[in-house]
Amino acid sequence: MTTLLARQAPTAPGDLPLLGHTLSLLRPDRVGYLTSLQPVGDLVRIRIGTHPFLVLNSPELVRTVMVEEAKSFDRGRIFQKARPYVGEGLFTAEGTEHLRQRRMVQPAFHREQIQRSIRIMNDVVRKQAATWRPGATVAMDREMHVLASEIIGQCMFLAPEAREVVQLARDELPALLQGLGQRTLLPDFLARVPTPVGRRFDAACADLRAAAARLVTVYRENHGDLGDFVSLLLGAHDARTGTTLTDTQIRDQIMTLLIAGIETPATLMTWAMYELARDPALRARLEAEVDEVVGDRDIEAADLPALTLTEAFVDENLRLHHPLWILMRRAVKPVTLGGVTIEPGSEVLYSPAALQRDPTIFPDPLRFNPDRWLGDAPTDRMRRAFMPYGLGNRQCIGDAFSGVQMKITIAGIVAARRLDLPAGFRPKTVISSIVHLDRLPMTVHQRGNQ
Ligand code: HEM
Repeated sequence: MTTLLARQAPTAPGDLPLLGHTLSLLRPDRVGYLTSLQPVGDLVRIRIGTHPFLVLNSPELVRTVMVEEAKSFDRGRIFQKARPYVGEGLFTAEGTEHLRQRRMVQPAFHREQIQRSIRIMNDVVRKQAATWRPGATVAMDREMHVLASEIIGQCMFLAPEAREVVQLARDELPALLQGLGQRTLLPDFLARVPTPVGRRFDAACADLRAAAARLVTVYRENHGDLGDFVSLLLGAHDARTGTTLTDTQIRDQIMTLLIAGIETPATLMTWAMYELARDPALRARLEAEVDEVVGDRDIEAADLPALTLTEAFVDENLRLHHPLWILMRRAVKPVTLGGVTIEPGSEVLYSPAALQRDPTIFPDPLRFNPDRWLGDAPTDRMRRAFMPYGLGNRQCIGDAFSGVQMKITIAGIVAARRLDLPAGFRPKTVISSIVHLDRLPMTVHQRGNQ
């Protein structure tokens, strides 16, 4: 279908024949590029190859697309292209099938499940931090991936056979995310060119898919109800449609959870460790808060609301270092956005990372400043523009889980260790499907009595 886009929306500068704005979107600072489109208008036309898109540059328009007009949009091209690789799990499913899956997966993220996970999170963080010997230098980027995967693994996959599947996902994630970015974003003629990245991606996908499928069989054959994520899906029965999930659908949910649930928190926690080390005064304030609220014991659910600076610190990481630089939707019926009517087939994209750096909403946006979230400091517009977990019926299913996980990770590490950056360290970001820190070596100092 020819995609018709709102003619009234201004076109971004730098439109090249055949390539459109692809090169700008592939440059290392693509979040900076998307932020630079904000003064052009709330709705800006760009092209990836010859394919047109509308960039949503205001939180209000994002809300219109994700919430008020959600029924007028489907997932769009990135997710459609991802489906053959990551399957038909929650991330890629559409319409009534998505709602059916969401009803069946949601109980795994209920409040009681998260409360139960708090003890495991404490334990994982304490044990991991204890392996960082004072005086040693550790690769904190790697450590945060280990932490995030252990937390998902121990909270959601209780069968012993699941351990190697979770580790496989963790180790294959760089290849998966790099390949997925290329396959879903590049124009088709470029995405099909055989490259080492493409080959590694195909192999990683095939390995993870096979491992997840084997895990479903192992659960069916060897385990009763373990009360975990896979058991829940095996026993799930949708009261509204009277249906269950097939083994292939459960395999796809496992893949989805492992891909979506490890990398984002691991990336954010790596940034968090960097920001802590960069600002000793902030670190001292966080240490004082954790010492006062928690002291030497484990963090409990009742402590979380009192960790206000820790929460502001997590939020500021989610704002400034949001790993998702691009998300999309596609109109399935005519819809009016900001007074401009767009036709079915029109694709819209927005960048949580760029929106949360809009200088008209977040003063001095590149400055890491948790205080902007404390007390009366946040304005209504800041709160509206802060949408780290998305909005509407596709909002992140792991939002509450992640929020608790990140608070416990930070508070647990702050209580046990003080981490510093090597002299002269300069952070380098890399972009695949997400934005993350290339590497983060840190030196360890004792704190507390662990
Ligand atoms: C801090 C970490 C995280 C961030 C910033 C994050 C962000 C997001 C965002 C923005 C979306 C919406 C995408 C869209 O609208 O197209 C999303 C969806 C999703 N996230 Fe997360 N996420 C995080 C952690 C997690 C975790 C820990 C899990 C699983 C354990 C998870 C699983 C999912 C799934 C399955 C979806 C698709 C939901 C649906 O379409 O119904 N995420 N996430």
